Amino acid sequence: MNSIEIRFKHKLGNVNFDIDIRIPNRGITSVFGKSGAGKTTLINVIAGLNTPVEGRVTVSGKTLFCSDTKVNIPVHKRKIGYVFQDSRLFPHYNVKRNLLYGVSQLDLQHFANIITLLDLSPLLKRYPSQLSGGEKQRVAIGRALLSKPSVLLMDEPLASLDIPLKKEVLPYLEHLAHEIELPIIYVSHSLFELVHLANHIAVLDNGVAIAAGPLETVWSTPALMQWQTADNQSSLFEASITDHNKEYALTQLQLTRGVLLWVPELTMMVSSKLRVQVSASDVSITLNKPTQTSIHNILPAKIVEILPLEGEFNGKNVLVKLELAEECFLLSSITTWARDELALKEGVRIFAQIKKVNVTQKDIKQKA
Ligand SMILES: Nc1ncnc2c1ncn2[C@@H]1O[C@H](COP(=O)(O)OP(=O)(O)OP(=O)(O)O)[C@@H](O)[C@H]1O
Repeated sequence: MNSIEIRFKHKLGNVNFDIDIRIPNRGITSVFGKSGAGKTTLINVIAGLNTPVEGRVTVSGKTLFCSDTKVNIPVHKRKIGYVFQDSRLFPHYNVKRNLLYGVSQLDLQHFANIITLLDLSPLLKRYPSQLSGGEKQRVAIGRALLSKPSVLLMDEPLASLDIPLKKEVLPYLEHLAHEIELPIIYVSHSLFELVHLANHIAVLDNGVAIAAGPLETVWSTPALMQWQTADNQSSLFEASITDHNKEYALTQLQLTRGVLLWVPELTMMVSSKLRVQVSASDVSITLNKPTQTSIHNILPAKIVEILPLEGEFNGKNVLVKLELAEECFLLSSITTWARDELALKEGVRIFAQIKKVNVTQKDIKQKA
């Protein structure tokens, strides 16, 4: 009941769509995949902009489309917010009129909340030609939210922005995801946006969902590993804060029961949840626990798999999958020389030394 269910079959061009996924009714779910994989088509089916030949779409138990029972709620009655790549604002209306366009009954409190959330107050009297690309997208997001949708669809909302503008809008999206109680389905093909924004992910390939689930789980599957270059493989964890060490300005994180890491001090309360990313090239392997080292994070682990690396690292480096605890894995990238010298193979117990831990998303508890 508390999910968005999308099941449909359809043919567009050369792509035969066969989708059957459930998306959680909260947090940000990224629809991810190559160009032409079917991402826009998937959200258009939810919005009612594409009508599949067969299938069913439900949001929180409400059927929007069902080919069996011949239900097909019109686009404007689906209570869907949609933000496109380009903001699609009316050039002859100022920001306030653009925001209110299509709002039949104005809820002043809701309006004030959205203005604050997206920091739109200074822009209200300006016309779209007087806004930057990032500001236009904030207005477009505000307009979509003002209709009080039950789900917000975003089709690569940062794609048309250059990198400085992307960086300007991203914090608003992160903030939005924390503050609003609304599922967001976010089309993207940027790994950076994924690790900063998404809680869940559905990976599409040629009209089929090849993986779906919490991002930390799907991250280490082939569906997403193939997107990370050989020298850029990493592990993602949902961690919780267990302690602070004020004297040394450090914070302790728990990745899973019994697996603890120290990171530079975070101004978050104990038990807050956050996402951390560890680059495989920041993890080295030793057979014995080092005693005289400046590295704080040294964890016992077992080698479960040794994978060859492709591309320029082919034959020079390998990716070692380490089990830190049950269902808790860490990747390490080491040279084939180190592998041979230490006689590393599956089943060998080692120590993983972690040089750097990046916090990529804070307060994910509220969103997940
Ligand atoms: N109206 C249409 N008529 C014919 N083929 C279409 C139509 N719309 C989409 N397609 C095809 O369906 C496939 C999926 O398109 P879609 O736009 O959903 O992909 P996408 O993953 O969003 O791609 P991109 O990242 O490039 O936006 C593509 O092969 C596309 O050419």
